[in-house]
Amino acid sequence: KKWPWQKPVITWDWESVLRFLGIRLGDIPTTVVRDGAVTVDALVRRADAFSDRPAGGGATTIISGGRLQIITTVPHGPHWVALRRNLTSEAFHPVRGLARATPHRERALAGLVADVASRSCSGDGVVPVRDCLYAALFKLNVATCFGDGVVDCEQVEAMRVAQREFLHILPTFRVFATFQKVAKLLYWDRWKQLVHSRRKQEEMYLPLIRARQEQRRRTGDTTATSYVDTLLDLEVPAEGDPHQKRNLNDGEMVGLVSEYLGASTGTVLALLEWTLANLVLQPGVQTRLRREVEAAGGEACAYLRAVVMEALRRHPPVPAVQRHMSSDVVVGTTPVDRGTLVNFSLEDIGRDSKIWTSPEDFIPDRFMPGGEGAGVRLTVGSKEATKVKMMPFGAGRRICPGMGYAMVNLEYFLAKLVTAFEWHPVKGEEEVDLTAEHGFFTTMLNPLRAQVVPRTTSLQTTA
Ligand code: HEM
Repeated sequence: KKWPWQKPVITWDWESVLRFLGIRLGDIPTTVVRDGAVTVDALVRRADAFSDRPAGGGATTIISGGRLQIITTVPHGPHWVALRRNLTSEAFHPVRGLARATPHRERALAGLVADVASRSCSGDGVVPVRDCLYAALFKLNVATCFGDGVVDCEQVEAMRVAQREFLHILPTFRVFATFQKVAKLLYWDRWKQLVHSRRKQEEMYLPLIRARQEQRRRTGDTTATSYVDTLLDLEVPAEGDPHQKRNLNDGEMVGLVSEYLGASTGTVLALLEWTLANLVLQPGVQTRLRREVEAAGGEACAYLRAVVMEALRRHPPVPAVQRHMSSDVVVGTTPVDRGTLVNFSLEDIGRDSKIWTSPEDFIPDRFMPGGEGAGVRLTVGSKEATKVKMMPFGAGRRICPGMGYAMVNLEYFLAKLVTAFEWHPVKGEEEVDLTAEHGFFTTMLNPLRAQVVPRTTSLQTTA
């Protein structure tokens, strides 16, 4: 530990030098909106003006200098429609797509239960919850992404490491969205690491994509059963002539695969960890959830949905959504100039004390019949601006396309984890710390560790 007088008064990195000289690189004029009704008015009712994110948000776009786009970064238009429709109506089709994920989810869950059970029975029985969840979710998402029979365990592990490394470096360049040439010079080492990480992803993903292509050609079965299959079949408008179509190139495929694995793993992982942390802190909620899930016997369980909704309200993994203004607009009563960034704070909307009683507390009951959150929906229509109470998946045209897939995974994982195990605080350690870390996603600053006790009857049922 360093005492205050041992710490340097000024750290002379490039950024502070420039700030000292009055040059503020990453600062784009930003308006922050915290009100739900104003957010819906903008994102849903006036979607034409509020459908573009700021340039340079994703690695694919940053590294390619804007040549290659993924769903998150592509401006609203025919290219975005093609990429997004492919995800929502093919890979995540509410019936076909989600049903295809079922066997993968069951395998990932069985692996997770075995992993937690073995860790809880060895040594001090303390389980590093995030590590276990991450491994299982990543495995599930790799399976739905590449399909059966092309990826082995070692490759999954290598991808997991590369993906983590990548997300670690990326934020530096997102901050400097409009000054990336300068950011490259200032942070040359990190820039080299980012490019190196992308190369590693290309070396890993491209052979697997080719293997999948070859497998489909060999068997003659061209039915799309994975995200990569849908990407191989996809046609997007050609540049310069939107009436012509072309297939995706290698760089786009790698970017879309990386986006899929990053978005589908990080968000659900963060939310499950937050939920389990609250269940450790509130054994009464945990026991009630377990009893209700068991009583439901695999059917829909209202209290399970209430716990997930409360976690989404209290701990949204994506705390804010951003839009870039290509014309002058008025947001609420505030005039906003062209070129400005508008930040809609989903976190503040879900914790608005005018809407929610004790908004900082974790109270799933508020989503049960008669509660203030009963009947709250996750999608918002244009006529519902005044009724909006939370929007953890965003709103409008760019609302999260993974919502259905995420909700199914959240409920299945949680139901299994509370029926297979009891989750307790670690003996002799301080209380679970709910301090948040605002990185790529909002996660627990101190990863959850729990004393886990297997419930034998439930584990026997799994076997
Ligand atoms: C608990 C889980 C999740 C949460 C809370 C979440 C939240 C969000 C939010 C807030 C946005 C921005 C929406 C907006 O700008 O209005 C977003 C966009 C997006 N999400 Fe999710 N997400 C989750 C899971 C997923 C999953 C499983 C995927 C699967 C690949 C995914 C893929 C995406 C993509 C591709 C976009 C960009 C959409 C576009 O620009 O059209 N997300 N998500």
